[in-house]
Amino acid sequence: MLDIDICVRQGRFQLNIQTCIADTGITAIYGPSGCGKTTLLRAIAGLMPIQTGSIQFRQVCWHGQRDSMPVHRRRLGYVFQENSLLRHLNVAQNLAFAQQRQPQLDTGYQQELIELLGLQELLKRYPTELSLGEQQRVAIACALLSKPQLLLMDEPLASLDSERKQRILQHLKHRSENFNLPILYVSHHLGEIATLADHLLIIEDGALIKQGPVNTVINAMAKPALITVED
Ligand SMILES: Nc1ncnc2c1ncn2[C@@H]1O[C@H](COP(=O)(O)OP(=O)(O)OP(=O)(O)O)[C@@H](O)[C@H]1O
Repeated sequence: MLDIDICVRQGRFQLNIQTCIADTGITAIYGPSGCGKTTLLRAIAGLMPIQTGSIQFRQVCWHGQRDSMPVHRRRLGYVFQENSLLRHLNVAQNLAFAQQRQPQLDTGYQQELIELLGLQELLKRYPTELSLGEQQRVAIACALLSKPQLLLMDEPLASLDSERKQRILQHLKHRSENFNLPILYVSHHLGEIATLADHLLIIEDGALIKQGPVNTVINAMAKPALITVED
């Protein structure tokens, strides 16, 4: 389980989340722009200060009253909307760096990801020479190669064409199911969430308003709209 009980302030915005998230499958995070989705992922990653509260992953304290585990010790992979890569390394070096945590170098998996994500032509380029979509594809490969225990993805496929998107979604689902890899996945697309996710969290104005199995939550969201139409 990922146990979260945090208060995070950012300017005038405040995020208050108390929840328990399954440490299996894919959990989607959905809500209007500015509701705090990125803030939540960054707080879990240890990339922003938490005013009060705690975060525990599989009963290990990541953030408590006295201590906060450094980001690099949290065994997580993340793909944010930007700046997920090391700027001074080219794509091939970013991939190699991401793989360092593994005792055995899995070149077969690296090659599979290079093909899946279409990175062959980009290997010698630096992050500043890549489009946003290309940066995101490289970041997805790095995150998966780092063998994380938890993967945080903030709209990772927003800039990709739909055929590649479908292949990557299938791969993420396969990795999550077969390699005991929980994924927290921020998306603005309910269709994508319905096909991909197992669980769904809905955030509004910095607060969690609904949580549960993806179909239950989506059906509950749809009902008021249906009633309004029928009335
Ligand atoms: N550096 C900052 N200083 C002050 N306020 C900020 C800062 N960054 C973000 N915010 C505010 O924090 C709130 C939450 O932002 P966040 O990026 O988490 O939202 P989001 O749900 O991920 O939005 P989107 O879907 O548009 O990416 C927003 O109201 C935003 O204006």
